[in-house]
Amino acid sequence: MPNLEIGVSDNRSHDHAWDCHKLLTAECVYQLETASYVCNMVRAAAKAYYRFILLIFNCLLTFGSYFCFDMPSVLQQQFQGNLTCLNSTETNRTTDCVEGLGMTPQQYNLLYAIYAWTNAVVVTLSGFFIDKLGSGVGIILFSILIVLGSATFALGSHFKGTCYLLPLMLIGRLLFGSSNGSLIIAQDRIIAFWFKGKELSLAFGLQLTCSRLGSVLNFFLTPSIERNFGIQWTLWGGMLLCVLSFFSAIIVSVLDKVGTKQLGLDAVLLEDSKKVRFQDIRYLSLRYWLLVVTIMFFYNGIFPFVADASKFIQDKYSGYSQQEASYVAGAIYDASLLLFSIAGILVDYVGLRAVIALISAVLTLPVFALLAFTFVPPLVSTIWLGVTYSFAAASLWPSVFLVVPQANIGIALGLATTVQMIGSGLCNLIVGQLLGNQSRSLKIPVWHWQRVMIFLLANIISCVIASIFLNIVDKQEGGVLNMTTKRSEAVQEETQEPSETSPLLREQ
Ligand SMILES: N[C@@H](Cc1c[nH]cn1)C(=O)NCC(=O)O
Repeated sequence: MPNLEIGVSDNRSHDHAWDCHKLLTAECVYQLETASYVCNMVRAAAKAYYRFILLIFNCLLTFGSYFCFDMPSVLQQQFQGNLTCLNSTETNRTTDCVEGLGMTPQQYNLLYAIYAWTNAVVVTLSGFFIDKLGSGVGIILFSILIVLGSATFALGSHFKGTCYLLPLMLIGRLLFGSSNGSLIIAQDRIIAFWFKGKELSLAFGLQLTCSRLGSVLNFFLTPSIERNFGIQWTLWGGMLLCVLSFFSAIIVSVLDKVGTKQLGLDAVLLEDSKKVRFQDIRYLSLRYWLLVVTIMFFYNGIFPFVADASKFIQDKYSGYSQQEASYVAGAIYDASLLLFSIAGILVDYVGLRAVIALISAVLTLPVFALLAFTFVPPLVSTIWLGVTYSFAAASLWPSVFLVVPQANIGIALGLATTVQMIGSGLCNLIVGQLLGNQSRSLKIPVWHWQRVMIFLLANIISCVIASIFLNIVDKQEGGVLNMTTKRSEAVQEETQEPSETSPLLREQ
């Protein structure tokens, strides 16, 4: 700091004192400016626009990975196409031949299986890791791994006709699968932190919309990109979208870190993260487990159906080309694109999450009944399913945030996703068994499909039963799931007691 003695007679001293005065003034102005800047920023982090800017980049996090996830499905013909379409004299191209990577159907299916199973195994562990190290570290790390995974996958396509093709593509898919599931958890955890007690379901709905937009755009754009640039450049294009998501990850992580600091919550979060232990999952409440079971049974009806819907439509209903059938099947996600946010706003406004989950499950029953026993045009069923799916997703996932403390949300979401993936994976296997083992390229008898629809219906009936129990237990434990988002936050704040051990031991 400058010397403040001004009462000196000689000029040099006076000049010196004047200099000091100027310096002091500058210092004061600087400090005042800094203080007001910090004050403004503190206000910024607490304001709605800050969390909505953060939400925009958080939504972009998984846009690229959702786009890439289903690229093999859109390019199935090319993945399984012939290595070359030149005929035996090597001069003419045969007309109905598709040139591609020469994979067998089993090898192709392995690309999806490896995603689902690594996801199921890894997400609980990475959820714990995210709780310990924070969402910011998680999103940076997992988005780097997604870029690496999608790059390895694209690189593999350059080795067609060699023994490196399949191992490289499988390693790429394994890296991609394990990190995408983990990224989704870190992304959800950020939503929970910034939007709990505010626009929780709306934020979750917007995030799902952006992710689903990635998958829908993949279905629309990838075929023509492949026609113009070939399979290899198309896969590299997918990787580029993942790089964009990586840049979003950096922005989200900075905004999250700066924001929590400004709100003065960084120390609290750090303290809580130190108390998190893996074995704490034994303290997860009955309400949480009922939610997990409800989620699993609901998605057992959605994911396995979406995977087979286009083939089912072609086999059961007459007059549908492959393209038309996949558009009708895609209506589930198209409807949800429009409805996720509306459902989110409604859920935030009225609460009633457990009730809405129950109603969504009940209203899903007729969908599978129509598909199993009638010939009503399948578009009616797929749009209907899209509606019930949107409301179920917007009410079920944000409910997890209300029954688990922020410090344990990573592991809680990880466990829920593991159970969800195991459920969907087993259902895929059972559906395969019910369809019989004749080649999927042949028409499968309608009564086989009927068995599948009855099986999916049984899952939704189980979901209805689980959600009835969820409503009963929630009512006994204070009814937080059926409160509006604002009210639920107020009640949680009133009832939470500090705990020296696990944050899960605080009353939820
Ligand atoms: N758990 C996610 C999906 C996912 C994919 N990989 C890991 N998790 C989920 O179900 N999100 C909601 C949805 O409706 O897609």
